[in-house]
Amino acid sequence: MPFSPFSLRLYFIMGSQDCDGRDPTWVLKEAIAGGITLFQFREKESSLTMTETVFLGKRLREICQRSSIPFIVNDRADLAMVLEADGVHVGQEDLPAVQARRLMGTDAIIGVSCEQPGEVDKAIQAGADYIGVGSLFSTRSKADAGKPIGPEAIHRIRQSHAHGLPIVGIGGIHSDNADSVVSAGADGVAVISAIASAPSPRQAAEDLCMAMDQRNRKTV
Ligand SMILES: Cc1ncc(COP(=O)(O)OP(=O)(O)O)c(N)n1
Ligand SMILES: Cc1ncsc1CCOP(=O)(O)O
Ligand SMILES: [Mg+2]
Repeated sequence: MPFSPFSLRLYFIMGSQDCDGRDPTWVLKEAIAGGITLFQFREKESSLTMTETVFLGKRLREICQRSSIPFIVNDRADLAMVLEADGVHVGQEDLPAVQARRLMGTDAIIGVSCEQPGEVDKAIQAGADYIGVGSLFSTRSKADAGKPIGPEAIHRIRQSHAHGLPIVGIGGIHSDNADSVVSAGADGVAVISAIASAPSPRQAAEDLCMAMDQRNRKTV
């Protein structure tokens, strides 16, 4: 599946634990109808067995494939390979990005979480396709997210790195603050609860798209 910085525009991350008891396949279909551009399967601290995780992952993978939305797996390159995912996203405590690249091959999309400029250098050397920077605002979706670093962190990384590696902001983002993340230099926003917990995931995705479009209109 082709990847470009535009793929990061509205990056939806979800696992069964994020859907408030609703069917994750329904939530994903709604989010796609609302305009998401990338999906990450993040089954974390969930009650699913590995067999159930693979079963759900396959269904979500098929839905993405039908809509030409790249499908990324969080943390686990083994699961990504089983699901024939387009890529994997790894954090600083996960499988090193360089190993993820070796396992998944040259065509895979490799994303790396970074907070510090030094981590960005390492991600570039490892051949990352994009970096996720956060948590920008306070979040309930990740217990170990730490103190919010604010959208200024994206600005700092952009200033110190002229390479233009695509950046997505993450953590506590919704339609009221998505604008500040893109203004700080991010290519897009990554969200869990803003879409997965919304009464209408489709409307929530549309609102996020519109919030970022309005910003584009202002700067043209
Ligand atoms: C796009 C994106 N950015 C950051 C993260 C966080 O990754 P990590 O720090 O490894 O934390 P977990 O998601 O594994 O809890 C992400 N998943 N996606
Ligand atoms: C996975 C992750 N990494 C940093 S913050 C976060 C959680 C983002 O979830 P939400 O969009 O609900 O704040
Ligand atoms: Mg991780």
